[in-house]
Amino acid sequence: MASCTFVNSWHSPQVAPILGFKQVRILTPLFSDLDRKNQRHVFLNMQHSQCVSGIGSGTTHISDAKIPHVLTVAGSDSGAGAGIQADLKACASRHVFCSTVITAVTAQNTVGVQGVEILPDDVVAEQLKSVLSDMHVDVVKTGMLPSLRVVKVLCQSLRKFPVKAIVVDPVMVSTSADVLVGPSVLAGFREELFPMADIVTPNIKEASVLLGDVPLKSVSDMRRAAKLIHDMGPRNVLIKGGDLHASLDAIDVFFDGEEFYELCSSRVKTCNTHGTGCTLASCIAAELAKGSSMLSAVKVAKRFVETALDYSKDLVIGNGPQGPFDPLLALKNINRSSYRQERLFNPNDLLVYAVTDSNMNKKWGRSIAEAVKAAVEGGATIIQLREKDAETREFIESAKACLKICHSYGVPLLINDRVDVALACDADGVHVGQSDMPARLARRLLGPEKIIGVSCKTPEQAEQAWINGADYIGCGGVYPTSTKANNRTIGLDGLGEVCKASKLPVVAIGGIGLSNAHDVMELGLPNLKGVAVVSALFDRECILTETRNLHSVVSGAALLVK
Ligand SMILES: Cc1ncc(COP(=O)(O)OP(=O)(O)O)c(N)n1
Ligand SMILES: Cc1ncsc1CCOP(=O)(O)O
Ligand SMILES: [Mg+2]
Repeated sequence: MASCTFVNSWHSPQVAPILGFKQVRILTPLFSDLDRKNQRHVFLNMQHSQCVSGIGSGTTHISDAKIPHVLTVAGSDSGAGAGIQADLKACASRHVFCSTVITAVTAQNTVGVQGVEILPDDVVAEQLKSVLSDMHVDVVKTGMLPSLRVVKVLCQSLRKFPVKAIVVDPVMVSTSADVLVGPSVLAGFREELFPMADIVTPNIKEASVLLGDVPLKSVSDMRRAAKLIHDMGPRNVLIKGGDLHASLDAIDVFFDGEEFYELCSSRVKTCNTHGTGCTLASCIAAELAKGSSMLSAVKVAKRFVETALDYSKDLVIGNGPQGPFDPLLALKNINRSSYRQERLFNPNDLLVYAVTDSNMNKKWGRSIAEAVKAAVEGGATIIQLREKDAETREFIESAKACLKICHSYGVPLLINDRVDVALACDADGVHVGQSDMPARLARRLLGPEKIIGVSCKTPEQAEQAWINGADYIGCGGVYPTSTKANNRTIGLDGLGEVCKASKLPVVAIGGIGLSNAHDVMELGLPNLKGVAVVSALFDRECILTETRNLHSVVSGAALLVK
């Protein structure tokens, strides 16, 4: 590689190695050295116009929005599936600013790794200093750290410029099985970096190497490995089980030092998996930068990778066996409140599930918002707007008003059937039936954090709902109902079969009210989390009182069966 000189510090450290230059010299002073009164740090964030300022001739303006910031310290992947390129895409998709420190330049494509050029330690150190001394970095995420010296340089920088969290993806082997780091780096990981890390995210192969090549063949092996790696010092460990072919599902094991969590998702059938590890770690870093707890960050990241895999499962890029996937395709879903931390679905929210009905509201002379307010004040734990006859425009406006009410009580609001309306008003999710939009498609449109419920009458439908990425199942009609015409009643037995087979939480629906909610809940069926009710709340004079009474019956029964 040749050397080069840049006259401007803005992008040079990142761009030069990609262009093939080994040495970078910068002629203008670094931004941090400039007079900060007039020169403030401005960057172009393509997603968020409220934060956009110009890089103009001298004077610039900036909005006061504080933008979550991840710094990735990793290698460049010319094929752009993994490494720095994956990290940039993942952070952009998660609406987080990402700065970069490049440790190595790899020549790779969908066939494998053809070359690796490790950057000199001082070049890595200089990039670290440039970013950390000037920018407010929330979280540092590490990928390929190609030498012990680089690990040491990184740890020194992190001691000098502490950040909110450190996410370590201990990259050792590429997807194509090419070894990317030498064994001396392992000592650096164990002795210096892991004790500083908030989370370490090895895949099965990496976990095995970290533990001296012990074979990991089952989920219980993964649990043991997580504990042993935790003993090396990181506060949390996530072992990714994507390569565990003994299991039909993709099971990751998360250990926070006290509890184990098995995070399970269905396997997406695709060869386009190159870069999933980098993306997952970057996404965890991005969520932490926004302020999420570690477990929430890990769950959102896993769901995000699963959704991105699904988006890009049919992409054809290159001729080799390992195609890249592309999380930027998730940007199709643009209607996001940019920096709002989404509230993660909590199955206990299904306890008292109030479903509105436009005819009942008309009959009692109430607006949707009035009905929703009364239900929420009475203790409804989740609301679904089931407005079969509403005009679209009016529906969106009512839904926005209801969202405000629900969110002021911390209650999620879902939209029945209408994924378009859910997107338009940025609702918390949707409920779809067997003849509505398929849950998988709804998931693609809504993204990883939104709540998706699916109506199921059979164990087979319940299995499919899980495979399609749903969060919960609505099961019924448990009792006959006149609210939904021609609806087959499945009885308590049918509910029992679905609950027993389901991998998802279940809410019972159909003909349920004050008189029989206890009978449903006292069965203590596995996965049954609550009751969904229309007429027993909304076809009554006082919604608030009915909801309050129902809440008391259901929570009492739920406590009894615990
Ligand atoms: C919680 C819950 N469960 C089931 C349904 C029924 O949905 P679907 O089968 O799509 O029928 P409609 O409600 O659209 O008539 C539900 N809405 N909510
Ligand atoms: C929407 C729906 N899906 C199955 S039964 C049902 C209607 C439930 O209404 P109600 O609570 O009034 O019986
Ligand atoms: Mg429906």
